[in-house]
Amino acid sequence: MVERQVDTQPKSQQPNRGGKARRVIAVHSAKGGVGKSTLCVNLAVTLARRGLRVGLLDADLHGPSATIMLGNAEWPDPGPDENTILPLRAHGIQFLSMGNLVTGKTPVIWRGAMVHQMLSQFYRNVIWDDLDYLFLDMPPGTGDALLTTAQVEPPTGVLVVTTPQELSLVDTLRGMRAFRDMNVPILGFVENMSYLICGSCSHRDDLFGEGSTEALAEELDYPLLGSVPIEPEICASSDRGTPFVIGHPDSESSAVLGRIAERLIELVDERAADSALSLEWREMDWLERSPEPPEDAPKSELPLQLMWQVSNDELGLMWSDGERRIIGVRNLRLACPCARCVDEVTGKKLLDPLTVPDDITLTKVEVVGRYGIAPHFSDGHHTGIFTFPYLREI
Ligand SMILES: Nc1ncnc2c1ncn2[C@@H]1O[C@H](COP(=O)(O)OP(=O)(O)OP(=O)(O)O)[C@@H](O)[C@H]1O
Repeated sequence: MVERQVDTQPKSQQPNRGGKARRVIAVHSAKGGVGKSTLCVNLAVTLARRGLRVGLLDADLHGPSATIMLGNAEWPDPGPDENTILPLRAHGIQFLSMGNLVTGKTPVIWRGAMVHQMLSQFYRNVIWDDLDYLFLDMPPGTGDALLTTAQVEPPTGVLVVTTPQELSLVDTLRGMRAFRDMNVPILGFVENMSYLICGSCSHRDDLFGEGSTEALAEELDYPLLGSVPIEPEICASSDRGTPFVIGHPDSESSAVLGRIAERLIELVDERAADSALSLEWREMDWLERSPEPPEDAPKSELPLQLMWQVSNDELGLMWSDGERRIIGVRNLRLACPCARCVDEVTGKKLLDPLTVPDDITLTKVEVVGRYGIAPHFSDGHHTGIFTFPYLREI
């Protein structure tokens, strides 16, 4: 067994979202114009209407559309710390889009390095107000934005949007392969612009043929969450800045979107449950100590296989390669990588060690997505997300 005490210096800057999202859902298609943004907005608003705290980050820097679809073109306010920014609010969700940061209708030309830098800042510096779900409206293609997302804000899973045309399916496969190569799980498909319902006789017209996405989903063994019809009012609502599900809550298409939203959170919660390592801290006798992990503790499929409470002020970690570490809680607190504790630009430590009590403990440790943990410390601090690579590094 390898047992090490952790030192206190974070060695790299780590992502921070202020308040964190428990589940991050990327909505993607390699092909443009298939309705990613439309679905993202309507699914996010549908979940918010059911009482969930939902955020939407428009990761499409070249063609941001959330600003128009949500009808809020305000400039965002700065956040509490330098370089941070507060999300805007519209129709019950929090959101931010490049469309709120650039003026005029001219598209901005972003080179690869700029996309990485800008998107990383979006992911790190938006101070969300304690989200349950964060939707990422991904740009089309398989370029820099995907890689940056997988590195900086790894999604719990990806919802793949397609249309029934064959061309779209070929692109779909390309996009899925890119996410798979980056170890981001695919949640399933939604087929958009699937069919047309005649306004007068309610006849269903499968304009592009029937069942192609269903067949693909079956072949690849991913669920098809639903098929959304071509609905002129979906388009008109987006242009007006009022999401379709708000303007037409009782329509059949809103019901379809509602069922997709339900299935989506089931799937994403299942994914997150795979990583159900979260630990409630209990009060132990100060002499009590369990240096070995409990035999009956559930193990995850993640790089961090299990966490356990060693003592009142020590956390045990076991990695999938068998390495174990015991980290002092105070050392963990001092290594917090959040924007309040580390200057994100210079990497300089902002946390004064003298302000951290010697007898600090934890109240709980949550797993975030499939990539990190968020410890809740007894001094009330809980905004740091320790990614697995960072945890191993400190
Ligand atoms: N089910 C639908 N019925 C009718 N119109 C739709 C539907 N879904 C999307 N649209 C319309 O299709 C157009 C493209 O949709 P959207 O912008 O959501 O696609 P996208 O995949 O996000 O595009 P991009 O690749 O440019 O980001 C928009 O005008 C939108 O209103």
